[in-house]
Amino acid sequence: MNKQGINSAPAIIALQMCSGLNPDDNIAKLKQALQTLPTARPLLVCLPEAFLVFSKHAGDTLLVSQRIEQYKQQLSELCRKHNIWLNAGTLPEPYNQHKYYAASHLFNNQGNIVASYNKIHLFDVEVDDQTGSYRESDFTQAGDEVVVVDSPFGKIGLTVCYDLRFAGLFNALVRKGAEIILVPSAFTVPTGKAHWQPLLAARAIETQCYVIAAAQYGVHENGRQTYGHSLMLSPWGETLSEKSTGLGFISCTVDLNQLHKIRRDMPLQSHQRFREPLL
Ligand SMILES: O=C(O)CNC(=O)[C@H](CS)NC(=O)CCC(=O)C(=O)O
Repeated sequence: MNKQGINSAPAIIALQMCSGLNPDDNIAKLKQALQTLPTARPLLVCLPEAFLVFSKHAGDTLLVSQRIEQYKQQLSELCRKHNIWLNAGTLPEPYNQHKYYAASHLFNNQGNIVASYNKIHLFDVEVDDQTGSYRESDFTQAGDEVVVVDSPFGKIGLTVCYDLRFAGLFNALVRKGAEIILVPSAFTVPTGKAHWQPLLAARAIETQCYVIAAAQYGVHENGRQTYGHSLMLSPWGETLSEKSTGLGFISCTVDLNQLHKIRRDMPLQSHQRFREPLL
């Protein structure tokens, strides 16, 4: 590949972050990280769930949702400036006066949003005595649409965090043509230790897709702790890149010829006997 990255293999990077309470601080961290991008193009940058605001109270996130357009504008400008595609983790998109969607947008390198997915499975879970319980559905409206979009990297399927536990969604994404599945996340530490890596590997192996999981890590300003371990897997389930903790990028390149060889040699979709309805 030459210096400008023209004709280079499509590359993907995932930014691991420890987002705080203030959206402007989180955007500043993102801008700083984008100063050190690789030169390869096309380049897709993937951000973790809730990268813009990791709040103490859902009401604060609701307030951010009411001025989300200004942040989408800034992200759009960053895409144009750096000539990148961007999966903006999740952003809170207004639903009504009490709830927002956990929306995963894909921006192209002209700064246009080409696909949007609203998190379908919401984290209403008792984790453990120390971590406590989550009631995401109290403040988040669940989505109801399976989203796959074509891109220079391949066909991209969108999911978010807790969706990872629901193989039916991933199977639906493959049936809609997905080749790369993004899983922006903010896993808890106990559930991450027990389930994160095996779930991601299982989804890559059973969907025969690249699986790209940008994660939140560390102790956040709101007092919560997240598991980190951002991970990229090949359609064969191999780990391509991972980062246990700390701010920074991991990266991989996409080889769709290899993906199609894996699917030709082991045609799981045509062997599939269970075709459940989509929702
Ligand atoms: O709302 C925010 O600020 C950020 N979002 C989250 O932290 C979300 C919803 S509460 N977390 C998860 O889905 C964890 C899933 C998980 O840990 C598991 O499946 O084990």
